[in-house]
Amino acid sequence: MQKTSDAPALVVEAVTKTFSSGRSGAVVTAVDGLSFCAQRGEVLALLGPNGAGKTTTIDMCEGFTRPSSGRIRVLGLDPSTQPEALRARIGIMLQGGGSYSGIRVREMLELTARYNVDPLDPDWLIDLLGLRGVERTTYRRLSGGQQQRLSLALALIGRPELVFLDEPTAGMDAQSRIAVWEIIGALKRDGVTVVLTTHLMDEAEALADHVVIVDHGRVVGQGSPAELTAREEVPSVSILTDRELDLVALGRALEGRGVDTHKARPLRYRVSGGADPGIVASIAAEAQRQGVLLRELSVTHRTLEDVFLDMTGRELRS
Ligand SMILES: Nc1ncnc2c1ncn2[C@@H]1O[C@H](COP(=O)(O)OP(=O)(O)OP(=O)(O)O)[C@@H](O)[C@H]1O
Repeated sequence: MQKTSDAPALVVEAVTKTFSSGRSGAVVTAVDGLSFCAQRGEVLALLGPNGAGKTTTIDMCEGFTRPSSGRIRVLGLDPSTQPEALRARIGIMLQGGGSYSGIRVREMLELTARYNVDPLDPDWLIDLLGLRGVERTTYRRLSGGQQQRLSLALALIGRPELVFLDEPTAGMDAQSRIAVWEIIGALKRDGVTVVLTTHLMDEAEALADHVVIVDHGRVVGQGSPAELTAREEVPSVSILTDRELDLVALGRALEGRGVDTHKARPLRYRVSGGADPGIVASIAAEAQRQGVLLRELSVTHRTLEDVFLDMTGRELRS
């Protein structure tokens, strides 16, 4: 028999969730046969474009929404039928903050501590999350980033075995982001399982042991960041410039070499289909001709963002 501790911390198996939407009653399939696992003590990042089904999936794992079909187990428990037993063992960082608007930071932490058997010290959390200067401030007067940090403190106060973090650093300044990344690293070292959603590819690349890319409610790719970014058959060149590059002219300069040029995002371009010294020299020469400085040039190093855009497309989602 398998020991409980060897079982994955989170199992999502063939899960589907449909909503009937608006007055027309049209059926929206938010999650469409999703399957993935998070092992104990690992950081799992759920990535996907807007509307891909990430929040719906997390809501079902937390027991706030029931799946239409399929099976979810969190720490061996069914979130739909055992939500109280589960919530005693997990931490939830809610996107909206999860606090009463008139309550002060310290009061909210002390109140939450009282609901836990062996809570962390609110004072320690106030320092850890840089909330000392606002401990007497009411929730509604906090900045968005401070609300996020309080929300993370509330998720951690009960010493959870697993934490769900829905876009944990959304709206945070660079200092707060680094602090949160360090906290996530410390949780992992303590053996806590972390399941997070994010739109920040560098966040997923820096933190996650396992990445699950979701689109239209389905898994379109998964693996470690290293596995996902290593899967490239044809070499390519990625460049970062100090100003806009004329891509049509670059395309002309590379004509006959069997490569495609495209803009990955502002000032970041990609020449795919081949990479040899001649192609690199032509790119540099064309940039020089246009008076454009190449700030970075790398060969065949796909980032998680490249993988994500290849798997989910470049069109804007409604
Ligand atoms: N309660 C609901 N009623 C109807 N449709 C819903 C409901 N909740 C979510 N949806 C729809 O399900 C789909 C998935 O939404 P979800 O919020 O899970 O996506 P997401 O990946 O978290 O997106 P984002 O990155 O924008 O937060 C969307 O089309 C959304 O409009």
